[in-house]
Amino acid sequence: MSGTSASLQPPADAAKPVRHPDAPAPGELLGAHYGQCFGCGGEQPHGLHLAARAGEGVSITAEFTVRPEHQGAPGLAHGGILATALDETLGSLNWLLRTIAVTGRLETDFVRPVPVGTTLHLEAEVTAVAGRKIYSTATGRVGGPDGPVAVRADALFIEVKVEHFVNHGREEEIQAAMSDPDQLRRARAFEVNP
Ligand SMILES: CCCCCCCC/C=C\CCCCCCCC(=O)SCCNC(=O)CCNC(=O)[C@H](O)C(C)(C)COP(=O)(O)OP(=O)(O)OC[C@H]1O[C@@H](n2cnc3c(N)ncnc32)[C@H](O)[C@@H]1OP(=O)(O)O
Repeated sequence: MSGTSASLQPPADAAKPVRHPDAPAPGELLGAHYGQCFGCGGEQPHGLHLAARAGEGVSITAEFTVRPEHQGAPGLAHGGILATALDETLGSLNWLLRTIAVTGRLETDFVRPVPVGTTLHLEAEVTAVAGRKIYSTATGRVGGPDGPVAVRADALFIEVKVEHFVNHGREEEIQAAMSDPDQLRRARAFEVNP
């Protein structure tokens, strides 16, 4: 079962997603959107260090290797960690649309257990856009990019302005992010070129 809730079904007048002309080329690594991000940040020691690459159209591939600190049951990945990997991969898609968006809804199927040491091969694509609502879907496979599906998810992301982070984030991290030239450039780019 996947994508069962009505709010994950795009409305009849939803549009096909449009890849932004300045989106990274297929095969290009996206890099982290924030160094301290638990999903993708390189400066986050406990994080997933998920590495995402642009695919064709509005699609992404990503890899994440389960480490001992990601366990739930002995020797197995925690389900919340696997949901995080899916969430991060799905969130990366919005970079190809040049849209800032946050997860509104994430529906996850856990199909088979994922042992520590396993590399999860993720792929995700945007399926439809309706106003601020971005509909997307993802799978995570084990044993290789064509291996069996271990997890999958359907999601609804909601477009937000950069003020979402400025208004809601804790002051010290916002200040630090704003004084990081690369982060600021990115935030500015979003504001002038939405
Ligand atoms: C200077 C600083 C620099 C900063 C630079 C930043 C760049 C960063 C770049 C990229 C960051 C991405 C980070 C990736 C991390 C991975 C992704 C995550 O984990 S994100 C974290 C988890 N998610 C949240 O924390 C959302 C918390 N929720 C909210 O803030 C609000 O609820 C929000 C924004 C989602 C919606 O609130 P509303 O007031 O704006 O809009 P309303 O009217 O409620 O919803 C709009 C439409 O969406 C539907 N909707 C909203 N939530 C829904 C839901 N949960 N299920 C179904 N539909 C929902 C509504 O029914 C409505 O639909 P109708 O237009 O009426 O058709």
